[in-house]
Amino acid sequence: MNQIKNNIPSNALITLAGTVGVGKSTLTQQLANRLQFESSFEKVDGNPYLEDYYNDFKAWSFHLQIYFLAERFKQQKQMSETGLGYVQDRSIYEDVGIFAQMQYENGNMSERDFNTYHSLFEAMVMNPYFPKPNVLIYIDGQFESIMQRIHDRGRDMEINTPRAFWEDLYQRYSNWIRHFNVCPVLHLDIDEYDCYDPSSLNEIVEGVETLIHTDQNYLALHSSSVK
Ligand SMILES: Nc1ncnc2c1ncn2[C@@H]1O[C@H](COP(=O)(O)OP(=O)(O)O)[C@@H](O)[C@H]1O
Ligand SMILES: Nc1ncnc2c1ncn2[C@H]1C[C@H](O)[C@@H](COP(=O)(O)O)O1
Repeated sequence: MNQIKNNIPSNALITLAGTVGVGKSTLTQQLANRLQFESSFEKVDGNPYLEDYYNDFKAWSFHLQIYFLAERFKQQKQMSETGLGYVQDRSIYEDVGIFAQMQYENGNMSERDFNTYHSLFEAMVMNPYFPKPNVLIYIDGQFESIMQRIHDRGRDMEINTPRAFWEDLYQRYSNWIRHFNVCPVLHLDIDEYDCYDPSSLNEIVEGVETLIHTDQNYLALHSSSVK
């Protein structure tokens, strides 16, 4: 029997999902501190394709997806091997279900490349040996608040990307989460919590506990974010 911390198993995997700029990395850090878990971040600095990708989606979409798949797979393997509890910044499921799909549908990834990527993803991830998160925390918010955060954070490649891209991404996230069924989902709204406030963090922890210890598959912390 695993040791329990905050009534959350000490080897639990809690994964954060949500569109770019919504606050995943920030909440990952706060939640990991609160639970005394390890944190696992998506690295932007040092990504060899990301800047080229934002300059030319058609040329680099396939390369970038292969890179992210390899990185997240290695990250997942490393987390499983430690046997520790982790809070993870972004799920592997968003890569295929949102980003790759979007670039394929927008004509920036050929059918041949998308099929190759998709079958690699299925073989690596959609099997019983690949560990699923205990809970996926989905962070949601008003589109304009998220755009503001992207601007405030100040990554040029994102700021210089047309607004239509972010609208498309935002819409795809809303659709994707409605069909996500890999693990239980805790739905948060950025206008309703403050991850620097201990009582907000306590509510989030309680939500995670509820999903782990009951057979509920979905919980919205605030009525405004009910699906
Ligand atoms: N709870 C919050 N309140 C105010 N600003 C926030 C909050 N969470 C994140 N931010 C800010 O929003 C921006 C994007 O946050 P970040 O965690 O990097 O998002 P993501 O990892 O989802 O891309 C950053 O500038 C961050 O400081
Ligand atoms: N799978 C992906 N395809 C394209 N772009 C991606 C993918 N995963 C992450 N990204 C981009 C989006 C952002 O510009 C950075 C970091 O994401 P963030 O949501 O800010 O953590 O990587």
